[in-house]
Amino acid sequence: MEKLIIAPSILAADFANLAQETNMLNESAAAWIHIDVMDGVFVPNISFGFPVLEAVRKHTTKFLDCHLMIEKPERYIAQFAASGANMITVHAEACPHLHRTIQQIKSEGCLAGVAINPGTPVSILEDVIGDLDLALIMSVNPGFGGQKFISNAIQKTAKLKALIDSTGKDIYLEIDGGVNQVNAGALHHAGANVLVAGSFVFASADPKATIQELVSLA
Ligand SMILES: O=C(CO)[C@H](O)[C@H](O)COP(=O)(O)O
Ligand SMILES: [Fe+2]
Repeated sequence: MEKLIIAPSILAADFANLAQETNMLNESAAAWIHIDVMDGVFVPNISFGFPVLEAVRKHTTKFLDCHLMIEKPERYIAQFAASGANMITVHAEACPHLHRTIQQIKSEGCLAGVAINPGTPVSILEDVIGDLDLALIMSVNPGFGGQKFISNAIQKTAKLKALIDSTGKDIYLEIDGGVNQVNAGALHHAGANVLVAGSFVFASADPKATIQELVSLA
């Protein structure tokens, strides 16, 4: 089966020990690090912004996968790119001009992703899929780590995989929210090749071993 990328979310890390947490990820089997930015408007929570992204960038050469849960993200794309993002993923629900925002991300030299909430159908991506480097299905309502996985995400993953295959292009299919050892295999089987894991990794006794366990599912 296709290679599986694990993207631990630093939302679940100890922010007072971010350098150690990042070094742990550097030594782990995680190819990507997931950065959750929340604005308190698009989602009912505020996480962190540019200074934390810059701080993580200083301590790692890993691929930084930035998930922007913010309204009108086009206002800040250039600054996220300058702060060290490799992938910038915006929400379809937060972008009045989604196609333009995707082009803007690419023009800043980053890979471009679009995320959809649990209540948003995969079909919303039909007219932009060919322009994307990544499509992300939220398997929790965005805003908080540590929530319960919404199992309908598995059917949505299969639908998105078919949509991606119809383009003939290599587009990452990422799942975010409540991912653990119970659902990761089914998600990968349905077509996901990037899995975000926050609390499952950071709350475990041995995060590096937990990351390795998830990578080994492929
Ligand atoms: O985007 C997110 C929340 O909006 C996080 O990436 C996600 O929740 C990861 O955390 P966990 O694995 O604990 O669910
Ligand atoms: Fe996320």
